[in-house]
Amino acid sequence: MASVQMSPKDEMLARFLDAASTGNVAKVSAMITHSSSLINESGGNGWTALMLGARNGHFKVVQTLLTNGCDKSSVNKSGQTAYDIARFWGHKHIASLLANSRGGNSHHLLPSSGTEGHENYFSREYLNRMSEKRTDSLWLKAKQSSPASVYILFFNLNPLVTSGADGAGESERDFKLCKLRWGTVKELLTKPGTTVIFLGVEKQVKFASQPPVEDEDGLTAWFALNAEDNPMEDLQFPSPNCFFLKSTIPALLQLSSDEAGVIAQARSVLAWHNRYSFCPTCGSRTKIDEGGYKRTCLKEDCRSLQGIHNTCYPRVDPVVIMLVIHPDGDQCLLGRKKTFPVGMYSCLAGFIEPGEVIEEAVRREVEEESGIKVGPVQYVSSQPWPMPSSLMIGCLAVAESTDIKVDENEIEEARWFTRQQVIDVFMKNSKPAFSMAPRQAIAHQLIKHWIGVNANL
Ligand SMILES: NC(=O)C1=CN([C@@H]2O[C@H](COP(=O)(O)OP(=O)(O)OC[C@H]3O[C@@H](n4cnc5c(N)ncnc54)[C@H](O)[C@@H]3O)[C@@H](O)[C@H]2O)C=CC1
Ligand SMILES: [Mg+2]
Ligand SMILES: [Mg+2]
Ligand SMILES: [Mg+2]
Ligand SMILES: [Zn+2]
Repeated sequence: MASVQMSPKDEMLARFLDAASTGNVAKVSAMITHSSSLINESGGNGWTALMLGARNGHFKVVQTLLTNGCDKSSVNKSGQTAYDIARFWGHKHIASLLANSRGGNSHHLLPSSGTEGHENYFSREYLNRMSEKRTDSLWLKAKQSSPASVYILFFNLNPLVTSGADGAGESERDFKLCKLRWGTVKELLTKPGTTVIFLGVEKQVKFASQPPVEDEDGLTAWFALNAEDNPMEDLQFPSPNCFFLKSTIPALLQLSSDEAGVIAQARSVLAWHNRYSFCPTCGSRTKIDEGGYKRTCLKEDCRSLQGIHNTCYPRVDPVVIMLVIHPDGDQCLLGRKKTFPVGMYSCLAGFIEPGEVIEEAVRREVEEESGIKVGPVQYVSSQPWPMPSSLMIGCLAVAESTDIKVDENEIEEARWFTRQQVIDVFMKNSKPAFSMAPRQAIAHQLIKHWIGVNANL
């Protein structure tokens, strides 16, 4: 075979991927120490070192990569994660390592539901929320003006980002949050229309000086700001490429997993402040407490000041989203709203109502929207959906009837699709029967979970 001329960078990546593929732990480890950005880079067909280690059963390689912060949610060009690959090739110990690597090893305490390894977009906890610090006003004040603290900025609930991938392996992540410092935002913090909330601290402790000075705790605090007037006019931003990303789908789906998790938290809490300016109980003015996690009514005898009132805390709206399986086990029910792009079908979904358990909400929403009666329901995984503050609770459900009658107010059409039609969509075969929600949506992940897309590797 003729040799191909490679750039030094490509050559280093090829050596790194080869080391992961052949189980050379010492080399993998040395190469990441020397060049940490290699860890999430991908070669042919989008395969990363983690995927190659998982494919070839190299437990120690996978362990080393995970310990060094490798992104286990990356997918190759066929949409498979390292976990999918490990499971397909029967490396159960590696699949289990990948499934448990963020939550310790307590999974064996839970009954097996086949849900391991699910990490949905918007669901990563990049920061430690440190809720105990929300009432420590001195600590919060010191962190607000610390030069090490990170501020992310929103204007009308749209986050400030920069565009463009700046490194290999980032090509799918088109936008990055702009991380601002105290010096840039301090004027803005004093403006009346600005809301600031404390998000948490980076999980890794970093000391600015060695040995640390007395008041230094090594914690990098993150704050989020929402401005009512366009702050671009007054502020000096770090890069001329910064802009406010419209919080619509699919734009908001193009962040890294870490940043999507931060956005899910920040945007939901800021949206709550934006919508709940006055006390919902008596209509008086409120003040922001607990690092932005509480609004307290300023009227002395307001009922909301006695006992616990959920109106004082940020809201989360639970939504069930379900893939309904035909009684023959070989078809699934998908519907389309009028607002969907042409040809797109997805899972049915609906808000849980007061006094309702998850299973009943699944049965009620499916029957309301499609006329189908549902029997058993199984929880699969969940996803925060910060438009503005839903929690999507993803389930599989088995139908007990098959005749469809749609609620035309909500659904334009609902249909049974065969397993093969669904596989054709995942495999991008020609003339697919429909198009699917993007992989960042839990609907996509539920459908993938049902067909076990990895069987087609
Ligand atoms: N991540 C994903 O894959 C998907 C997410 N979703 C999200 O799920 C949510 C619920 O799905 P739908 O089919 O619209 O629900 P749905 O079937 O319950 O119908 C929506 C209607 O319910 C009423 N409603 C009841 N409680 C509400 C609340 N707390 N907030 C707003 N409206 C409420 C309103 O009249 C609204 O028009 C939507 O916000 C949508 O953005 C929906 C599908 C896929
Ligand atoms: Mg619905
Ligand atoms: Mg509904
Ligand atoms: Mg509903
Ligand atoms: Zn009140």
